[in-house]
Amino acid sequence: MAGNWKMNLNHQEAVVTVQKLAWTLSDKRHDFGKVEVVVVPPFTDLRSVQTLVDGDRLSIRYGAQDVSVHDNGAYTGEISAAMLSKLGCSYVVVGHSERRMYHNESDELVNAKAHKSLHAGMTPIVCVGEGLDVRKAGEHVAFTLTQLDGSLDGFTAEQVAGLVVAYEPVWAIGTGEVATPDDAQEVCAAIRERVRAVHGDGAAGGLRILYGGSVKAANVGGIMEKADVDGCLVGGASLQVDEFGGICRFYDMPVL
Ligand SMILES: O=C[C@H](O)COP(=O)(O)O
Repeated sequence: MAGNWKMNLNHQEAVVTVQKLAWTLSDKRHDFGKVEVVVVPPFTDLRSVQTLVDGDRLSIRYGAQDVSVHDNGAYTGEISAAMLSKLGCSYVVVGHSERRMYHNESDELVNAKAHKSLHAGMTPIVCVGEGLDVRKAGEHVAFTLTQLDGSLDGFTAEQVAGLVVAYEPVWAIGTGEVATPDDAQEVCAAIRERVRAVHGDGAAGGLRILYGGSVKAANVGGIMEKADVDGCLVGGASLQVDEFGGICRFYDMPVL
């Protein structure tokens, strides 16, 4: 379960939030071996989160929301994979729809960022998903698989087995519109089948597929029931510790 904070919470708020989250998940009911919990704060929070997680030996992992395709040099404002790795990031979100939309990120660029992340020892969370117009035209599976193919280009089967793909229908992000569990399953299953066709059973079985888009504690139970949904990429609800704690404990939530 990954909480993408987007451009919210400063470094002091980040520390308080992660402390509260760790406390919320600290009783025997939560097994970090079964449910991996990840927070994805803004870059400016990462050092503080690292210090807290390391100092208190928390089981929570953390990642970054983006990465540069460049290794170093005159790229004002960019952050390299090596810098994120040094900060102890386990994950890097690449190709989030907000990056694709507001920064014109192409599948080719997303693919390059995914390779940089993996090369630096971090797991990319590769985001794909269609907008409302594509969904209305019934092209959502084909559109998403095209993004997937472009974004995963050049990875070996062994590498794909260790990746994370997040399916986020853009029309369900931050809108309160949740794809139904069956909607999520349809595309997540198609993603796994495409990976199986290209890379084989090992890659398809190892790949973790997240659903993202207005996930809350109240609807996570039904989404997580689906065979090809392995977890969720949570935006707004990850800013509220009680909500995100509930999402991380989806096994206790009603299946709606
Ligand atoms: O990265 C997270 C997704 O964009 C979902 O955001 P949301 O849960 O606020 O809809």
